[in-house]
Amino acid sequence: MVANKLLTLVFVREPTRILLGLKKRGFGMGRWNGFGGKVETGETIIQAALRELQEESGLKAKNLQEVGLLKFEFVGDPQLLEVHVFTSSEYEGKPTESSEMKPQWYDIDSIPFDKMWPDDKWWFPLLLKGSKFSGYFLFEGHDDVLNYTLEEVDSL
Ligand SMILES: Nc1nc(SCCc2ccccc2)c2[nH]cnc2n1
Repeated sequence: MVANKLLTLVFVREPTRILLGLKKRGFGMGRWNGFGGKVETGETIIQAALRELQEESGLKAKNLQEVGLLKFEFVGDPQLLEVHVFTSSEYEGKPTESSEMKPQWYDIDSIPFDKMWPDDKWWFPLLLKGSKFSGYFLFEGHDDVLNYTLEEVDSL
């Protein structure tokens, strides 16, 4: 039984816009996403979320809230990804390009779903309306979702 790979994903949100980053290399390269990455040994998920956001965007979140839990399985890969999704509406700093990510603000009503992971179109509306959500997505490759479950939850 291989433990799930713990990952974080942070979205910085203002009333009419959300900060996305273009992944410049590695997993998910070429797609717009939140900021995140691995939870290292010895750090909590929250600490990892704050660290990755700072490393990848230059922003220091002041009010991180956990809003979602997403599990991703890829056909043929025994390692499940367990992604803890956070939002923050108060932050310090200015969005700054890093080696990993090129940050850009997007209006809430023009999210570039065609240039994001295919599952995002299902759970992003829940994130935007302030719901808490839990989902599972089975991928074949990185472009095809074979099936999924997604529910709004009262607590994570
Ligand atoms: N939106 C979204 N994100 C991810 S991975 C996010 C976590 C991560 C992993 C590696 C580097 C940085 C961030 C996804 N995987 C499958 N569908 C997906 N959708």
